[in-house]
Amino acid sequence: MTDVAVFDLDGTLVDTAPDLTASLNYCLAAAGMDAVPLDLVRPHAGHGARVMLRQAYGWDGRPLGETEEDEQLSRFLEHYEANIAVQSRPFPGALDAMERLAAGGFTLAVCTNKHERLAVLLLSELGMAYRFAAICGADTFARRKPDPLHLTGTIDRSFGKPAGSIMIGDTITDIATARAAGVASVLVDFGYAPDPEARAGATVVIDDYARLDAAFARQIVARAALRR
Ligand SMILES: O=C(O)COP(=O)(O)O
Ligand SMILES: [Mg+2]
Repeated sequence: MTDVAVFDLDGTLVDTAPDLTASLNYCLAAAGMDAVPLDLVRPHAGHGARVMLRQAYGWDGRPLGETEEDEQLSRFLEHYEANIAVQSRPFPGALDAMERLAAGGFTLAVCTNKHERLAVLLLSELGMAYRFAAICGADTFARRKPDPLHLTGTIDRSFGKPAGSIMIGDTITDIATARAAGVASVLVDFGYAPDPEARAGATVVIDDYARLDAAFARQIVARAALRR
């Protein structure tokens, strides 16, 4: 049994917002709508394509019926799959932090609400997939984050145990999942939605990856155990 450092993907490990915004704008153009800027989309980038589409139609004051939503969602996913790693890059220091955690005995895994196939594709195109014992997406198990099953299932597939593991994420979804699973959590402040609830719920909040190594991760695990 090993300790697992489980990373969320969008907004935590990889800055995917530019490619997600490009796919959103491709869909808006198809509907004759104006493009939306990256800064506006960024806080919503971690909530999936459907939420981003609804948000963009809302900004335009344009109703989005069920049929159009489904059509736009297919258009989005098709475009995104073909352009998944054009601008997406790991956040600064993420790769080094992964190496430090692995060198200190942590197994690495990904627990994301992206479709598993897209998560594997993105990480493969970035040359990162081989580092992870498990890459588990929204459709890998019967339920997804914030259900703790998604995280405990990811840890299981990595041959790990929740007690010594950590979840690193950028939204309340990640932090709530970790809490429900009894797993220590790290909120990355540079992600897409580091709201007050996520800050308050996380075991620790970090501004960048510079400090994250196995020794610090073990302190975080100890701190989470004291809080319970
Ligand atoms: O695509 C989503 O819904 C969010 O993805 P994440 O869980 O990797 O942040
Ligand atoms: Mg995220």
